[in-house]
Amino acid sequence: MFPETKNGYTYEDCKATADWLLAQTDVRPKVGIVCGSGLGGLADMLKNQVAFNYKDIPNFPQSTVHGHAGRLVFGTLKGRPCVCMQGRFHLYEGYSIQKITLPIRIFKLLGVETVMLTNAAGGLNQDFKVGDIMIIKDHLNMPGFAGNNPLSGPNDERFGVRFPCMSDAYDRELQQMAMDVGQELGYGDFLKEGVYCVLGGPSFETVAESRMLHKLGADAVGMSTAPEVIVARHCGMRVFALSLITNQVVMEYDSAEKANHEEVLQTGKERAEQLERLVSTMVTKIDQKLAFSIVV
Ligand SMILES: O=P(O)(O)O[C@@H]1C[C@H](O)[C@@H](CO)O1
Ligand code: HPA
Repeated sequence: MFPETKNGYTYEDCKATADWLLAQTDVRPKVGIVCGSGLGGLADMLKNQVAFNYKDIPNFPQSTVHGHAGRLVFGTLKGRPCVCMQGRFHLYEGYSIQKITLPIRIFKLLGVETVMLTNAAGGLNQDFKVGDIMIIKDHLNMPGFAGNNPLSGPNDERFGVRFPCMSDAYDRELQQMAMDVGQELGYGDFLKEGVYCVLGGPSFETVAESRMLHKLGADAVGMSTAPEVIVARHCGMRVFALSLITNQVVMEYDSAEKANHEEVLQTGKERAEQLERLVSTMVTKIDQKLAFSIVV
């Protein structure tokens, strides 16, 4: 009924999934949120929820990673209509890069204008501490260097152009808004900004790899987000993204530290409330801005 094409899904497939969802909820989301590992509590903040298990949504992959619940939640966040992925997909789960980014195109066809992404990441910047929240200002898309880009394959102009610009991928106004909201909320000590580097995972980095990434200009390393950002920008949505620094990446051979997913989830739990407050406050401000720009 919803066949996967060689290079992912067609526009019609995405539209069929979006229409299927829209037929079952009155919520018309303007903001789409993607929750990172252990950060799914954001979705629980939505009121008047209409939630779908991924397994029930036509075309959707299944979440296979602990800390990713596998639910698409529609609802209102402080009165603003939103849709939230409680769990995302990763390359290392064995899905194609087109498949892990499919929900972003569905966001677009649901009417979403702004995408907010969160992730858990390891800190490479020596000034970062576990628990810091890093506003992402740019990315290094390592799978893309090797030809694994979500836009590979035939381009459908209904989504966007063949060669989209990425030098402005992360919306600068939203980055400034996050800084301002963070200051208002008293997060000055742990709110940082930096460059996120995506690797394929699931193995964590060796010492040599971590040192190389740091030298290349990465402040944090993870296994997601950049492909979603590319797809969101390709189809014209604004993007804001942040990393929760859940662990310090091991950069010394004599370190006793060992990266592990349990620490990632534990740090998520400890910072969840502050992260949720930052994102939800931003949603109200984004919504005011949209309303304002329609009035003037
Ligand atoms: O979905 P995100 O990018 O938050 O998940 C990170 C990367 C791996 O999936 C996992 C490693 O602990 O957390
Ligand atoms: N490396 C890669 N991905 C991650 C890490 C890390 O140290 N922490 C959380 N996700």
